[in-house]
Amino acid sequence: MVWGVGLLVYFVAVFHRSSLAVAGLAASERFDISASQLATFTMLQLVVYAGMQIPVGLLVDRFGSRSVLLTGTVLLTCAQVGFALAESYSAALVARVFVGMGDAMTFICVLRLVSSWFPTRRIPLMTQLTGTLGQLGAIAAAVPMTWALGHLGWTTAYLVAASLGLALALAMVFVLHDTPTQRNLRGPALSLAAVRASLSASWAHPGTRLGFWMHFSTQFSATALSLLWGYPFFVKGEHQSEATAGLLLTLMVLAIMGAGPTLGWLVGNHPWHRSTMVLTIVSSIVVAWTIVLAWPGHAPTWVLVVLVVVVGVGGPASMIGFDVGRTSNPHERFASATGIINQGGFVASLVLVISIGIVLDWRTPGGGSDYTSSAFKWAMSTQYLLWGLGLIQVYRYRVKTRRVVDRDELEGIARAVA
Ligand SMILES: N[C@@H](Cc1c[nH]cn1)C(=O)NCC(=O)O
Repeated sequence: MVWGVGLLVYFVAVFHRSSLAVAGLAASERFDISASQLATFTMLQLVVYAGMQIPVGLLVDRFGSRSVLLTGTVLLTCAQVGFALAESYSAALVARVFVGMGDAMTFICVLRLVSSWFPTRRIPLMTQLTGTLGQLGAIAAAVPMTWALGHLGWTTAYLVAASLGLALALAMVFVLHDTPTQRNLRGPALSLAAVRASLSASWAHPGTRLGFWMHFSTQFSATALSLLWGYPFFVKGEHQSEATAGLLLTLMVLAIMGAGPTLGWLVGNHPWHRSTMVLTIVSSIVVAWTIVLAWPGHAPTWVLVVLVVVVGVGGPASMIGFDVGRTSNPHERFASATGIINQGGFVASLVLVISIGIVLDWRTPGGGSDYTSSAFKWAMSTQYLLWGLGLIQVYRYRVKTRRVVDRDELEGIARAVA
């Protein structure tokens, strides 16, 4: 039940985070804003989310998952109420900042609950299931929100969405316990010296850095496609119909669903080979994108299907980074290490979202948003810089981590399962 409530809270956070993806047109009309002002909502949310990861990790290690998760949900709910009632662009931006803050307080707490409530051998699978099932919130945001915006109007649609938070807050108060024996688990007081010591100890372990670069390299392609650029890329860059573009993005979420449990099982049984899994998946993503970008003219639909499936696997692959962080840090530093690692993918996604926008503007004759296929090929190619950096760093820190990790101890858990 504890996991169920935690998962539901994460599901709703993903729902709120993605709820703007289908409301672009309505938002442009309501606030009378341009496409780049609209994109600012997504970027601001990502900046706040990434910037909050380390403070939130420290807060979770200090005050426990239950308190931080409850605070995050209240914040997220109030922020969505603010977004529902906002009538100016600046008020909506402020509301989106708080959506990013509330969202940032969710995932780390739920992972910490998983690591406190499940036996060690089940943690990789439960972590993957949490990430995977939580992503369903994005699908829930797409269909019902489109309907609600069309039938109920902006304010009511967002107020109804916000009301989910009230039910969740009640469930949290009554059901959540930080550990099987404690309702609230408190860590040592947060002095500046303690914070510095905890963060440097986490960062000093090559496993935390390996986790950071794994998260960095694997998920940015899927995040940039699903949060902002996927739809315009498929429609304007690859000349697919709007319906096909929607189907391709849904297929990407289905690929996430399929790959999550399989990767969870693989990680649990072959922990020594976690970095090999990441290197293989990132290389496959690079190959899939290269085929699409090198295809003369527009790639056929089946090639795009392969692309979204392969790119989708990057989402669950990023969760391997958290597993490496978990096995490289003591339990009391778990959340701050997770916060460090979780920054990787979101910083990379933010850089990519901005770079794509800049390159599209640069390569589009006469400005405007009538982006050409060639402009998209240039823009999407900026990913090679991120993959290059990520792959080099994963390889470097895999070598360093393997030097300090005891393979027998790490694999002992997997053998116990078998
Ligand atoms: N990589 C994601 C989670 C995920 C799992 N499967 C696909 N994506 C991640 O880092 N999540 C953090 C969050 O707050 O969502």
